Amino acid sequence: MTDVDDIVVRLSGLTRRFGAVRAVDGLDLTIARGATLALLGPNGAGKTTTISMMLGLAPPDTGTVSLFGRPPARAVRAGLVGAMLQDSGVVPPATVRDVVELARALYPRPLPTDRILALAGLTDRAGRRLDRLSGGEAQRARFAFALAGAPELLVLDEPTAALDVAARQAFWTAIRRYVTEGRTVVFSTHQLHEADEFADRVVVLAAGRVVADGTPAQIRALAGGRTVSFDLAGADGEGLDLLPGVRAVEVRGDRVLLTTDDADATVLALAAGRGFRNLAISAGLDTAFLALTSAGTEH
Ligand SMILES: Nc1ncnc2c1ncn2[C@@H]1O[C@H](COP(=O)(O)OP(=O)(O)OP(=O)(O)O)[C@@H](O)[C@H]1O
Repeated sequence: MTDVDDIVVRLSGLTRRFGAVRAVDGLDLTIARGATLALLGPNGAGKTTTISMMLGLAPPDTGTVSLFGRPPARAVRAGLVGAMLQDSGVVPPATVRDVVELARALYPRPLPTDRILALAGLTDRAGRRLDRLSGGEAQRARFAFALAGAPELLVLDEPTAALDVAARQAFWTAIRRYVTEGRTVVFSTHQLHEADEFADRVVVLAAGRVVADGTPAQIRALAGGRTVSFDLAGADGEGLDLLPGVRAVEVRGDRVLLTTDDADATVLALAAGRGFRNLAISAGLDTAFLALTSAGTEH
């Protein structure tokens, strides 16, 4: 069991509405020290709203947030938290070094400027103006500002959304340079493969709720399974959960949806045992991921 002192983030019963939209809907989440956690979900799932509340930038309607056992604003002021939010588009006409120094002045125990530049992979770009950086460099500059206070927790909202493959790799290399033992990272993404590659825990959000929470392998197994669907056409629906490969059974009216790890075995057993009509097998990570997240939208 995780020691209480090892809990870096604790979100309890968090909700946030915008008019009729439940952006975050009763979210409970604890994150242990040292985790690299992906908040994975499609557009509008509530990732940014969750991160804003986590950082104390927006108040929840109900529920509580604690970072390092204290209110988020206090943890941020103490330099325990570094954040990269989605690009505001505002770029001051100053050099990378100028802005890193400005950011350092905000914290009680900042990292040395040269160390920040080295960690972000920007030593040879220190004198360059921010508006003259490539997209990947600009993102690493934003990472450098997030490092200024020597944070124990990094919170990154879709940090690689605008980056090409090479820039994304360079970005994650910079993150890994900083995240040695004991430091914690929370990042949001709508890309399953990014969560799979960089996180050790993946929390899948849909319509403001957690619909899955596990290791990348567990999430991949969930999302990577095939769905076999068919009409019962009056046949008996008993025992479908016992068919080979089947992990979950869902019945929608006369239509049955089986989530299976082995579609071939499931279909063969199905065909041997009972009647059905309109059989369909949906494959592919993206389709299954969509099914996983869209299930959470049925309030
Ligand atoms: N300030 C706001 N006013 C009204 N509705 C909002 C506001 N902020 C968010 N929402 C709504 O809340 C829901 C969750 O939005 P949020 O930005 O948290 O999702 P997200 O998962 O971060 O999406 P994306 O991947 O597109 O950034 C959406 O339906 C969004 O339209």
